[in-house]
Amino acid sequence: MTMTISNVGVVGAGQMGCGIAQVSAAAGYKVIMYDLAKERIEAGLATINGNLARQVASGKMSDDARKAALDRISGTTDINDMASLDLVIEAATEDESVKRKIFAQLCPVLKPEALLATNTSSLSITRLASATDRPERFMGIHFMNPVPVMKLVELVRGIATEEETFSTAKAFVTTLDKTITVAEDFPAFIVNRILLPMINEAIYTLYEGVGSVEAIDTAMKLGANHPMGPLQLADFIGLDTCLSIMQVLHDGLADSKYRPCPLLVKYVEAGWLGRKSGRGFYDYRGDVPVPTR
Ligand SMILES: CC(=O)CC(=O)SCCNC(=O)CCNC(=O)[C@H](O)C(C)(C)COP(=O)(O)OP(=O)(O)OC[C@H]1O[C@@H](n2cnc3c(N)ncnc32)[C@H](O)[C@@H]1OP(=O)(O)O
Ligand SMILES: NC(=O)C1=CN([C@@H]2O[C@H](COP(=O)(O)OP(=O)(O)OC[C@H]3O[C@@H](n4cnc5c(N)ncnc54)[C@H](OP(=O)(O)O)[C@@H]3O)[C@@H](O)[C@H]2O)C=CC1
Repeated sequence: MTMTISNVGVVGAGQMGCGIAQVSAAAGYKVIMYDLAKERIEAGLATINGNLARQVASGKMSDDARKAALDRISGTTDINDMASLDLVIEAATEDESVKRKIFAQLCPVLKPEALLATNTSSLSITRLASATDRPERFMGIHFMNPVPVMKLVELVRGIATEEETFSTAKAFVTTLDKTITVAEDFPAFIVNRILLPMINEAIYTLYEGVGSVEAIDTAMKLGANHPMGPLQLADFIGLDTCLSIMQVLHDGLADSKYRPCPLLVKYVEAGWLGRKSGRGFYDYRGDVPVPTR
């Protein structure tokens, strides 16, 4: 059995929340996007508008479809506006305490039958589920960045996730024209278990002076045919998110091979979080990105 989903809530209007809101609205769902600050919502809606306009410009979407998708998305800073939603996907900062706080505020507002999902990159679904009032109706729906472009979504069950929750999530993701892989509830699941140690190793390669930012990215783009170099990709994901994922791998698997590179820690401590803060392994404040090392 699957539940009917007609409207979707997204918590967090950052890069992932906006992407999830965009593809859901484009697929015909009504979407409410919630964040703490009005400016975040406004910036998020502007990003979505820009991305949809690019799809119109490249002939992938009609202008009428763009307008209709935009009309289906609204933003709010009032969590009570999530009361009537069928599915809410949490896509706030990768920090367990932030997510727990959100669930504590959100669960009393949601209707009892609503499904709750998290877009976490790495955290235990079972542990997050235990911070909700509905572990049976909770699971991981892990989109990839940039959401409108990347085909994959990882689905992750917690120990208590019911079959109806899983089949409803699977049906929902299928309507977004995405391909599903199922991962078990281990730290960082499949994609990030493999991808983040590679990125962390690239940062060690920089830290140890084996190559410059440019040399490392060029090596992996041209030598291994990656669409982005690992340091460019780290900046794209967000260095705070990369560090959180490495910490979850290190703590959860208790193996020193997952030790976050001290240089990654230093960049995050400096507030150099990559593209979203204007500076990371590259400086994005000028016309073209310039390596910072
Ligand atoms: C951390 C986690 O938990 C999990 C993760 O997500 S890990 C990260 C996974 N993602 C990746 O590895 C991405 C690696 N990079 C790539 O695949 C490519 O560089 C890319 C798809 C991002 C861009 O590809 P490209 O060929 O260099 O760029 P470009 O030709 O400008 O864009 C291709 C299309 O993507 C769209 N696009 C690019 N960046 C976008 C963005 N940030 N948001 C929305 N759309 C975007 C463009 O609009 C363009 O679409 P149109 O053809 O309709 O115009
Ligand atoms: N970046 C990536 O490549 C991917 C990330 N993810 C996961 O998606 C989630 C979001 O990541 P991403 O979009 O990159 O992060 P961003 O930093 O871009 O966005 C996070 C958003 O959540 C907001 N937020 C923080 N606390 C709250 C709260 N209590 N209530 C509502 N909103 C809040 C932040 O606001 P403010 O900035 O004001 O704190 C920000 O707008 C994380 O769990 C991440 O691991 C999954 C796949 C890929």
